Amino acid sequence: MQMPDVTRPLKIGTRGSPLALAQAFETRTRLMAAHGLPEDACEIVIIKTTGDRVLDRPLKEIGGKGLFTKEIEEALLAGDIDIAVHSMKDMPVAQPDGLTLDCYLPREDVRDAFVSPSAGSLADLPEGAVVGSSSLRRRAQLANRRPDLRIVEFRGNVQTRLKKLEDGVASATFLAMAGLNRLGMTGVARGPISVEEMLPAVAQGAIGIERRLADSRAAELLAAIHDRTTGERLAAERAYLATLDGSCETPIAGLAVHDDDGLWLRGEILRPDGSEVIRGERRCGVRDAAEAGADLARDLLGQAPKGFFDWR
Ligand SMILES: NCc1[nH]cc(CCC(=O)O)c1CC(=O)O
Repeated sequence: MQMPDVTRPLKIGTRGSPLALAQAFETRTRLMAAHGLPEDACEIVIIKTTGDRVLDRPLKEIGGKGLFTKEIEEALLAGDIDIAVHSMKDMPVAQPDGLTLDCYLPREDVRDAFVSPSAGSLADLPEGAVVGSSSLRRRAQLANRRPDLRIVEFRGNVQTRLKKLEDGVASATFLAMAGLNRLGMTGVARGPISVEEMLPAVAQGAIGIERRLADSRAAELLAAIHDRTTGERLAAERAYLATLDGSCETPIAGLAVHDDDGLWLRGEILRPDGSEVIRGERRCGVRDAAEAGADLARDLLGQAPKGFFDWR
């Protein structure tokens, strides 16, 4: 195999949050190890996105999909960067013309973590306790399990949210285990919440790497670090999300895992106020992942009563 040309450094675009940077460093380390490249073959470029700039309003209000990705994709298309590292949970289901997303790193823990200075678990929270979350999915799941809780908006990166807990703005919050693990901050969680208790967001814990479709150098470099297993799981989950016309800003949960015969996909859609949940599952071969995902979504859509899709 010929060595890819790195006389021009590969520019890796990322958001500037500590978690985004950790993900970009992990990508760089894996790329360099896979190709035996020197440190300076990669350059990390930080890009500020709308989602990073506007911190005082709920994400839903700022509007639109891809709040954390638009500027990064523009930089890719302009050639200012060569690859972009993303939390797949935040990625819209389709990429703009000229870009592709076909490289995934091995998936981290998919579960949500319960984080609280005072309570040991969700069940431990006293009646009427204030819980912070800005995720529509977590808010709806929480309201469904514990209608007594008061749920408040909780924006900002992991560090900001922990500070809010310290300041007593809320008694507890939820964070992805994946983010805490990648930041080396496992100590802040009281523990992971089982997926049976709280089904995670589609693609939670997965990192994807986007590039220009026509960039053969990037394609060749990335092919060596792609994790096929994660790709199969995300094919099912993202087809499910696409058919629901969902995003990370909708009360939808979904998770595919491998079993002996292929994939097992579970899905759950909720009314935003948590008053109703519709669940379903599919088993399929790995080659039928996308079709099974779409099929499960159509099944759930068919079960939803009128008015369920206010968030659509
Ligand atoms: N929407 C924010 C976001 N996007 C990805 C992660 C965590 C890492 C992951 O799921 O891969 C988080 C923070 C969180 O939910 O705690």
